[in-house]
Amino acid sequence: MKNYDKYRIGYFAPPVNDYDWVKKDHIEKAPRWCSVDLRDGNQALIVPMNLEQKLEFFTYLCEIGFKEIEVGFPAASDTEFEFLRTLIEQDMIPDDVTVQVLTQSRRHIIEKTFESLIGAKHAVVHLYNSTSFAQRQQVFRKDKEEIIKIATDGAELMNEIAARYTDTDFEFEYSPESFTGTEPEFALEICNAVIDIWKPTPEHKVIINLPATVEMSMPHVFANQVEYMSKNLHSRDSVVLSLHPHNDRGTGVADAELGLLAGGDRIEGTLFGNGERTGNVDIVTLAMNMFTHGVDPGLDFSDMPRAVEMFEKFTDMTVDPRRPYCGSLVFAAFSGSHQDAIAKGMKWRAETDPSRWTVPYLPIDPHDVGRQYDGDVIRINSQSGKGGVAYIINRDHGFDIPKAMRAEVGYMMKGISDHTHEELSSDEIFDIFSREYVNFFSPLDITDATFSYFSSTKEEGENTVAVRMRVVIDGEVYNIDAEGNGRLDAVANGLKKTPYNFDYRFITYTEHAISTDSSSKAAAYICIADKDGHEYWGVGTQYDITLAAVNALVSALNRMNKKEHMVK
Ligand SMILES: CC(=O)SCCNC(=O)CCNC(=O)[C@H](O)C(C)(C)COP(=O)(O)OP(=O)(O)OC[C@H]1O[C@@H](n2cnc3c(N)ncnc32)[C@H](O)[C@@H]1OP(=O)(O)O
Ligand SMILES: CC(C)C(=O)C(=O)O
Repeated sequence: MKNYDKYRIGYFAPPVNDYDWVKKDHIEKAPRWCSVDLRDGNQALIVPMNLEQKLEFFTYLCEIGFKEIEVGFPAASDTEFEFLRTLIEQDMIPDDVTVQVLTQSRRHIIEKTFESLIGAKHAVVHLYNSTSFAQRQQVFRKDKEEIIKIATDGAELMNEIAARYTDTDFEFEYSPESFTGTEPEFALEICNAVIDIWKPTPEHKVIINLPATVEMSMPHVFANQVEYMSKNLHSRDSVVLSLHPHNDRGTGVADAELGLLAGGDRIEGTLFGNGERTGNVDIVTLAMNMFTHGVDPGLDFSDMPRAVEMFEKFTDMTVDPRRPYCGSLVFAAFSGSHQDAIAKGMKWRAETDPSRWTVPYLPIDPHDVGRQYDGDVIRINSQSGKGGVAYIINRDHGFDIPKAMRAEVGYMMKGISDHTHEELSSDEIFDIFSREYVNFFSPLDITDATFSYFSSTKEEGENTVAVRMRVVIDGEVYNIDAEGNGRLDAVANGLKKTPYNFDYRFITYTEHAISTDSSSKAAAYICIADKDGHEYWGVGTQYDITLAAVNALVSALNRMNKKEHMVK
């Protein structure tokens, strides 16, 4: 690809290279979460949300469990200002939720921001200015001292104004915006200068937020930068170290996770990663990643379809079908070997320890996020196998197809899907199965069969079963009496009394009650072979198991006839 030499690495490695975060292999507890959907997410929308939408979204974020919500940039527009005023004046902010607002480090903007907060019980005021090499050079055209002064002037002004609004419990936050393009030593210097002005205590901490404003490096470099800051910030025990990853390289979640290992205490992000350009870090994925490691994320995504619905409604954007934990296809297994393993894993779980989730190929139980096994997990197309087809027919329709029959049914279904180039639904699969195998009564039909038993209950005893049956073949009726050493043998002997030559060999038989049918029918499966050794399965159902077996035999014989092996 041309023009690659136009680009250079734009980040700066910290001065040390021995890091503790690499020694950790998992996140032990959930961070403090801060939703920035209503600010960073909103500022990136084609049409930012209106007041009503923001109010509804705010209520939903509280429902999910967010305790910190950056509600906007009140100095940006009337809508932003009005939104905050409405939340405060209509007492819509739950006591355990803190609203956060963003401000540039400019006097009139800071003043307007504080004005918007009058009457709030507690609030985070979030001050930022750009610190990166590129922004200092091109946007602000200021040296490091002048950039530090922007931050410290704003920090001092916040101290001064906050002292006038004593009814509100303020928490201050500072972001060296464009941190990832900033020399770490300089980011540290500016953050420490702000901390020294705010003079936090362990009881009244400040938030230092490290944004990957533009994600520029591999995640481990970001983690190194975070750890360097965490280990060198002034009054570390009085600082909440917050991270605000974006996703320009597609690794925002990795930045956040490694950043937490490296000392981050708090995450700013959005639902499904909405936000500037490629978005903010996706809090849903992050939270669910913790969940799958047995850590309570402190946010409730147990109704994920609703989360998707709300998100799409507020942002007018769509959630990708492959998006982790929430996309429409993330639980779907079309391929045969995956289906086989999932079906066996589900069975194992049911038989061993249903309280644990270890099913192969499914990192979480779909039920935990409000999804279903039916329709969501095992789905049939030309890549599917016998296990998946048998699983669906059993799960949804109660037919436990014998192992020896599964390959034939599986290949039939995948062949149909291959030709139509379409997925087969559970109902379509059952329809094909029923049409092909079950109670197949033409041209042969046995419309009545009454059995009398003269049998010993002992294995070695003599069994005689007599049958009186009405046989219809191609419209001709035959009333027949016959005997045999079992019911199927009696029926087979009876069929020999018709003018037709039923030339077949019995291979196998199984039966069971149909588990999902409330009318408690039975299903019987019979396999016969013709004189050339070709095998034919037939399935019969009836309330009476004996008659189900007769129906299975009739179905198998008719399927054999279909292949022109039943000759007169
Ligand atoms: C990475 C982020 O997401 S940061 C947040 C970004 N979000 C937004 O910008 C959304 C809301 N913003 C707005 O509505 C507007 O930008 C406002 C109302 C805040 C300010 O509007 P305006 O004053 O008209 O203009 P604008 O934002 O372009 O201001 C640029 C000026 O502010 C300066 N500036 C920009 N950011 C900051 C900052 N954080 N602190 C101090 N000065 C800043 C610029 O250097 C420039 O100065 P100049 O006029 O001397 O050249
Ligand atoms: C204001 C800051 C935190 C920001 O949104 C960013 O840098 O992405």
